[in-house]
Parts: sequence; structure tokens; C-alpha cells
Amino acid sequence: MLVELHVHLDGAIKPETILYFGKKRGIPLPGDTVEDLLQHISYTEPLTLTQFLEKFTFYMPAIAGDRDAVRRIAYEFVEMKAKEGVIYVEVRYSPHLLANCKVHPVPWGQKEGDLTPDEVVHLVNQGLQDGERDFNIKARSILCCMRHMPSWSLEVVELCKKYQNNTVVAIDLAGDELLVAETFPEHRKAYEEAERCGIHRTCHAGEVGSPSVIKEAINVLKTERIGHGYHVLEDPALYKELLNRKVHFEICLLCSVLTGACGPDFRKHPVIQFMNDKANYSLNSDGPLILNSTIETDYKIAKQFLDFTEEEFKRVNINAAKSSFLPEKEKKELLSKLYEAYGMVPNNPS
Ligand SMILES: O=c1[nH]cnc2c1ncn2[C@@H]1O[C@H](CO)[C@@H](O)[C@H]1O
Repeated sequence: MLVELHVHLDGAIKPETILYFGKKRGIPLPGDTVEDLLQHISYTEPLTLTQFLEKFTFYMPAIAGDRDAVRRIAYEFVEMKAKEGVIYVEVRYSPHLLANCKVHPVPWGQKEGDLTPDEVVHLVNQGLQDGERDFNIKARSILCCMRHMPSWSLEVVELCKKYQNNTVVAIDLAGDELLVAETFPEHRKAYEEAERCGIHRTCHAGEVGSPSVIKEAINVLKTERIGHGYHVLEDPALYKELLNRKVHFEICLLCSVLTGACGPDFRKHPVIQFMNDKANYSLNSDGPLILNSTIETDYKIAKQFLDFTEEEFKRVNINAAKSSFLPEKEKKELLSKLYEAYGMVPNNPS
């Protein structure tokens, strides 16, 4: 029984669905069988984060701008997670990157159409809620600002407000820290507004970027969780502070190696330090389509290379539940389910 907090909807699409919509819409793809397509999209040897992010360009044109496709990827995502044994998931995406109207520039070289970022959120919500009903798990969403597109950020926070608790629980800042580490004023304003309106905040920081990006995410963006954050270890004082404050790190093991964020030897992975220090972290899949993985792959890596015990497995998932962006009452219900499944009698269930 798992809790997952960091996975990108547009990085978790079934290849069959990409092929279906590519064909239906006459949009060229780099392959016309699952194997062919995966040869271009997914990979197994480390690249850079920039190269990882380029993989989206191969298949997003088949999905973006199509109402059925957007609703369907959200629905199938929930189905996929239910099969993996996830009982609560927070899935993130950029509404702008799935739209083709009222978005500048229109992404993926699409022609201007009539699907707005606002309607994208509505469609994803429908897919997630249909999935929740059919597969009996809980799914919430996080809307991403993109580092290189500050002009979208204020609309992202407005969408968070409009759809608050209608699956949307938080704002995120994703994209390439290697190319744009800068936190533009628009991102700051969006996070300020999120805080003011009680919208939770997470932020990609210190994945490939320096500890100063993490510092800024905490101090300026007032983020509650850190997406990745491996490079925090390069600033021991900051690391100590975040440990004391029990800040949650959303760790994505396989992703961290395949994006070159961390070295190729899992036995030297920063998460070992997190484990030894009893840090507050979770294990997550990030972009399973591109990484050709499932959440189970990440747990297998942890067991095989990190001496990850059953105890740690429970602790990590309980920490994930505690650090989830659910309202308190629902968080308690989620925790109770985990305690029961893990055969634990909590001292303090909250
Ligand atoms: O590991 C990552 N680091 C930073 N950005 C990412 C990562 N994975 C995906 N995205 C970016 O987030 C967008 C919204 O889901 C994706 O389209 C991709 O550009």
C-alpha cells in the first residue's frame, strides 16, 4: 500500500494512448508500434535533465489540444496507479502545456485551437474523478508553473484558486533548472498568492540546481515540500535546518540517475544520507513513461542498492501521507488506512 506525491501526468501516459491519438488526429510520431515509440521516448542510460525534458516533444503533440485525450490520460493514470498499489496520489502537470488556446506561445508547434488551460484543468479533474470512482483510490492534482514561462504563472495560481479542492491541492514550479535557475518575479507573485489563499506549495529545486535554489524555494516561495532536492547535501547548514524543520523531500530515485541529477551509482545516492538521518522523504516515479518504469521500480532499486528495510518502507509512506496536501481529516483517514495495512498501532495517529 503506497502513497505517491511526485509524478507528472504528462510523463505517465500509456504509449498505446499516444499511438491512438496520434493516428486519430493525423499527428506524426517517431514510431507506430509501442516498441518503436518507446525506443524514441524512453531510455535507460543517464542523460541530462535537458535531454530528459526534450523527450516530451516526441509525444505531447498527439495529446495536447484534444479534449478526449486529456480526459483519458487522467483516467488511465488513476487506473495505472491503482494497479501499482497506490492508494493516494498527487499528480502534477502544466495546464498550459496541454492547451492550444489562450496560451502563448501555443506549445509543441500546435496550430491555435479552442482548448484553454482552464478547460484542461476541468477535463483532467473529470478524468481523475471518474478514475477515483472506478478504481477506488484517491487522486489529487498539483498545477505546475514552468521555470522558463513566467508569464503563465499568475494564471496557474488563479486556476489553483478556481479548482481548489476540486482535485487541485497545490502549486509547483517545474522545468529546467539547468537552463533557468532564476525565480522570476511572476513565480514569486504566484507563490505569494497561493500562500495567501491557503493553496499548498511544492517546488522543483536542487534536482540539478545548487542548494541556493532550494534556499530560495523555502525562504522566498515559502514552499512546504521540495521536489527532488538532492543537492541540499552540498550545503550542510541548510540541510541541517531543513532536517530540523522536517521539510519533506520528494525523492525520485530512477529519475535522479537518468537525468544526471545524481551520479550513476545508487550505492552512493544522497537518499542514503536522508535514510540515515531519518529525514522526511518519499519515493516517487516522476516520469514513468520516459523512464520505462513504475513506482515499483523505485522501491526495487531502494531494496537492491540502499539496504531499504520494511521498516523504512513503512516510515517513508507514513511520512508521505503526513506531508500530503490533503485536509487534516482526510489525512487522518489516509494514515489510519496505512497503519492498519502495516499492522501498526500508532502512538500518535496525527
Ligand atoms: O524531473 C523533472 N524536473 C523538472 N521538470 C520536470 C521533470 N519532469 C517533468 N518535468 C516538467 O514538468 C512538466 C509538467 O508536468 C513537464 O511537461 C516537464 O516539462
